[in-house]
Amino acid sequence: MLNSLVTDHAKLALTIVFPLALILWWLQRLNLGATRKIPGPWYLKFTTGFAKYHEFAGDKAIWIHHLHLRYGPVVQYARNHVSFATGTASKQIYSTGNKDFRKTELYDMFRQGSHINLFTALDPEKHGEIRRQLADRYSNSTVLRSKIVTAIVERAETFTKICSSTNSADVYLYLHAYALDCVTAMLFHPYGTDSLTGDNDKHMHYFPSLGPLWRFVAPRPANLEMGGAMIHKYVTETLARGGHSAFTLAKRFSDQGEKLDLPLAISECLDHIGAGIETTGDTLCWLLWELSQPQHADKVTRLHYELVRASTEADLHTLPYLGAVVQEALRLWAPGTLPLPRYVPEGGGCVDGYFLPANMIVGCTAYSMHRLDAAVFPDADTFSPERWLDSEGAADRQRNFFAFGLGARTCIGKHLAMAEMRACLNAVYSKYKTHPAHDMHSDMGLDDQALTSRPKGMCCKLELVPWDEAA
Ligand code: HEM
Repeated sequence: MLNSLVTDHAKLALTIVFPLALILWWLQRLNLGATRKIPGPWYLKFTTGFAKYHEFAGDKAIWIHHLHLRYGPVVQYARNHVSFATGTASKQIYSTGNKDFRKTELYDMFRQGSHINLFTALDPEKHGEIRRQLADRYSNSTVLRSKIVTAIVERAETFTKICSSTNSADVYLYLHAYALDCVTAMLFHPYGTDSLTGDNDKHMHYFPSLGPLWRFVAPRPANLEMGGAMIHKYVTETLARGGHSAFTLAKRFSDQGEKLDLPLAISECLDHIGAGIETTGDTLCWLLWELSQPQHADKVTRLHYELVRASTEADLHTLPYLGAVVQEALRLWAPGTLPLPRYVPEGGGCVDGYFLPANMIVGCTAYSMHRLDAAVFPDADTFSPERWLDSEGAADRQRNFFAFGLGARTCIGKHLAMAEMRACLNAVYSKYKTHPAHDMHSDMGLDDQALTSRPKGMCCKLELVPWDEAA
């Protein structure tokens, strides 16, 4: 009798009490009380499954954007995730001195080795310490030094020469090589890579930016394996050889003498190289593709005449239309299209008037920040550099501009990236017009990666036609 009573109680616990407790624990973890006022479809508040599905499908940025179009600038798109698309929210999340809303562990996947460096440091104090050591190496005044300008201009000329020597040049690949050669020129001057023309370096731009641990989750093609090994060897040997120009990152490391932690320096350089290849390369790729469309002939003509009238290459950063073209490319195709994830601090936090419980993950996406508010960016999907020349609304546009992130963790390479883009446009459009090549069938749609996006087909074939002939 007693035995059957105990068995009955055990059955009751197993069939009702235990599942009920599990459901209550799960409901409590969902923070439904705190998040019920946050706009978004009700079913997304219960699961991360839909977000994961769109991550794997490579269309998460556009999926989140459609949710924004339906629910407004604040949207909960998964159990623990909220996306914001306003200038005020981006300021609250990213610009509070970096102490409150910390990076999430997602950034661990970019670790090169076990070292904590600028990009992967999650602790704000540690990050601040590293950033202070490196910041001047990437300042605008360093990028505008004549040796750097010359190095970038030379590489832009080489890129243009290669592409103009055929009637179908895959600029997607050559732009990655160009971006690699520019970053290494800046990091290791005068020993930058020559992956555009040099046989030894030519696979180096296949750089596996995700750390080795991730090879099991996302197997790498052979050229990534080869590129990764080559670039690792190059960085190790180049750091060790000495004789770098005074303004370089390599010199900053070699000045540490015996205190130098070589593996850490290698991982730092590898991370900067990884951060600088696809980002700049892919933005430029989409831009060159767009400028190759017949409807932009007038814009290309305006750019061409501004470029040929410029007195020196060092003055490129002062040209208003060129600047507007670069800015518009970054608005439409800055590759950091996914929310840059940050934890809500202990005790919870308020963003755009919504209270968010501690440890919820919040973020802004460049994709939606640059498109959602029609008053700030009318005809948001249209390529229109002219919008950046209009003084009316300039402050609002700048407030929503999120291509390089914001605050203490804003992109350290942004001045370099913009100099590369200006030099490339100058080398191409001061002499050539571009058209889609006869055999270009590749998909230029957006394909989301871990944090960035790239053209779906990973190929963009263009023809460069000399300006006079084209006319
Ligand atoms: C169009 C080109 C580029 C874009 C759109 C871009 C975008 C970004 C964004 C959005 C972040 C912030 C990430 C976050 O807060 O989670 C970032 C950080 C970073 N970027 Fe870039 N980037 C570009 C080019 C470069 C280049 C050329 C370098 C080369 C040095 C570089 C190096 C870095 C590094 C090291 C960080 C981490 C900074 C820190 O945490 O303090 N980026 N980038």
